[in-house]
Amino acid sequence: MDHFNYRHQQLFAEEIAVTDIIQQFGTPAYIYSRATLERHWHAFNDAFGEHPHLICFAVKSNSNIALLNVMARLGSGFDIVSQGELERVLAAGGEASKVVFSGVAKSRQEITRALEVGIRCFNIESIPELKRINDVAGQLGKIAPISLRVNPDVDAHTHPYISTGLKENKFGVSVSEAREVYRFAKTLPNVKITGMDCHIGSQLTELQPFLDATDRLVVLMEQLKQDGIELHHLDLGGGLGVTYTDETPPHPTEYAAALLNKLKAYPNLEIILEPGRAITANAGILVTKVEYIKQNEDRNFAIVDTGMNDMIRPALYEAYMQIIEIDQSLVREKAVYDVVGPICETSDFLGKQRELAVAEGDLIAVRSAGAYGATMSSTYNSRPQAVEVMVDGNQAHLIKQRASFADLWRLEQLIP
Ligand SMILES: Cc1ncc(COP(=O)(O)O)c(C=O)c1O
Ligand SMILES: N[C@@H](CCCC[NH3+])C(=O)O
Repeated sequence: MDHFNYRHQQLFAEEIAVTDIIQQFGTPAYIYSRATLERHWHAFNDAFGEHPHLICFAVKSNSNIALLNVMARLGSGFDIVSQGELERVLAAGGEASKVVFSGVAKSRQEITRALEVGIRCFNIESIPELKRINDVAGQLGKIAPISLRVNPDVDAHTHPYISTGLKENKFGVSVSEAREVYRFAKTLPNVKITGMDCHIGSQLTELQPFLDATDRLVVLMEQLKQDGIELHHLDLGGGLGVTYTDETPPHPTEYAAALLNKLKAYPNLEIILEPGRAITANAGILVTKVEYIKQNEDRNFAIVDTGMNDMIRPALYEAYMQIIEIDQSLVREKAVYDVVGPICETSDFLGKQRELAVAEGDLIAVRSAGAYGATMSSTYNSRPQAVEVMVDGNQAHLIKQRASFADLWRLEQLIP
């Protein structure tokens, strides 16, 4: 359930007709619903009740500062993977003490900044990174809180490009080596072991892989106890899937209940989750205008004013995303279309073989576009990115302007 529904055949975002929003801001446009974002965040947060927990929203799924600010006002934590994301969180009013820092390539500069502002924890992805963090912390006279990202080698049953918890993936330290790495970390003077972390993949539609991973981490936690290492938190990453078409992912409540059940013996162990997609995907749509209807010998094309530049998921993962009409009262003949963008690439499509009732000039929307849409967009073919609009009840706020053409080359310069 989201807040994008039809009223009298017109698509609404909360209390406003999408057509009216587009009249004001133009296309292409991302439109987000604040109410949906808040409901999704609460679904995670409330599911853990009194058990100590922290929901760290995965900034990579949508990093617009207005959206981060909505999360911050709820009291959310944040999962970041770069200094850029850290600076966004701070600019949006997020608390550094609720930030966990993941990612395999943390630079000295990034580590320094994170230590200076006092983040909650570094999710360590390798031994060289552990040594570097110890070193930088020593130079700054600080103690770095750390957690080891353990790769539990479980199959997440998701697209291979977004699966991260298998032996062959670049992320984390394998579960068989993790105990040794913890023992080593314990000998380092400038780090403090606070937790254990894992993230096995994205768009998971079953609980079992999460539970298998948890089992493996619990075994490891028990071994660490024998080594005198007691953990304060367990971070299970993000990854809970959403419904793009007919997927039936577990609800956060089911996920939390299954985790709490597994972790009954650890009433004081703080549980951290890093959900991204589950909070943002269905809180956003991407609205685009049909520029042309084109008929080739064996195909109809609806050519629209955005494509892989604003929404790369279909091109990159062959992801299926629903495409819907904005105004269903218009009298149009139904036909089957490949919905394609303006970009000069064969993979530039938003959907293939979709039945739609559209004509030139009509508006259509890609649903479930709030996650990994705007954040993965580019200005390829020198097309300014979609504007972003946050709807809050009957108010529509512009939260990202459209760049001017001069903005496109603002950081470039001619040679003498
Ligand atoms: C370390 C980490 N945490 C959290 C996430 C968020 O994942 P999702 O959007 O699937 O919840 C990701 C991305 O997959 C990630 O790499
Ligand atoms: N970008 C991916 C998810 C990858 C998550 C990054 N860890 C997607 O659109 O599905």
